[in-house]
Amino acid sequence: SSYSNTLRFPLRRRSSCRPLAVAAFKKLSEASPVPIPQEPTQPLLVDEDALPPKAGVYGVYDAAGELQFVGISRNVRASVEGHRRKVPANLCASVKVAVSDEEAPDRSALNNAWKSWMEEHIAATGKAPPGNVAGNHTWVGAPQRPPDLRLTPGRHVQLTVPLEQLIDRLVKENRVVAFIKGSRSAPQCGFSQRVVGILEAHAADFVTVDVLDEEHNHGLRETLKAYSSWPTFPQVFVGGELVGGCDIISSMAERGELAALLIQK
Ligand SMILES: N[C@@H](CCC(=O)N[C@@H](CS)C(=O)NCC(=O)O)C(=O)O
Ligand code: FES
Repeated sequence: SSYSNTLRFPLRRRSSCRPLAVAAFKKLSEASPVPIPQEPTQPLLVDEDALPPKAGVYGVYDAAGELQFVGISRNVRASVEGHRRKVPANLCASVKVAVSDEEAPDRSALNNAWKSWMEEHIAATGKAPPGNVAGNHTWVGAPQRPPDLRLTPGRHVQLTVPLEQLIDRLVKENRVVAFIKGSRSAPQCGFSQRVVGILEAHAADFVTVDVLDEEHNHGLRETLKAYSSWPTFPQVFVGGELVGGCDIISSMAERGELAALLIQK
């Protein structure tokens, strides 16, 4: 559907042979709102019947009664407690919940409940709750990015193997490696920034190595050029092989070839 790209939880296509999980959850419109006490440092004075420590789907409403976020959780009560501590109090005024009758519903039952609440809300208002839109980190923290890899612990450590061998190991042990100028979170050059952006947009599992980090990757900038026979950065390796730099990665992304390459095992 057209809105799936903008949501934090992509709506997955169900394979036609698997039966629909039986909906054991109330609809959004059938659940009644439970007020959330506004003082986040105080204990949550809502009884467990209204807000159970059970698996389910929940929707948090702001003080104006607008649905802000729909989430699923193994413990709805604990999740609401967490939001109440982290999110501004006016965004967290009441909550609707639907828990499962089952002790431990499977993930797909929870996902289906989430999807049905989202669809119900979108059908009624024409838009997703703001907290469920990609890039909004009010309700769900920013995804944790793996740190930039380093070839050595620092310049004080004498290398016992040649740098080429460290490069070789690194590109063989990590399926997708981008050698860039700067760090993943702060690339120091537009070409590197572009490649990081493209890989992230593909939700690729990749690591980065900063060729400008003279403390931890001393000599990498020149040694890598010889190793790969490629004179510039960024350099993206997949499965131990150089795929290319910014131009190549960009045109592969435009032609849809990059997605295919990245998902291969
Ligand atoms: N056309 C190149 C653009 C990258 C580029 O020109 N990189 C330069 C400037 S960042 C570079 O790495 N020069 C060699 C060096 O700085 O050691 C690509 O597709 O990746
Ligand atoms: S650092 Fe100047 S173009 Fe990349």
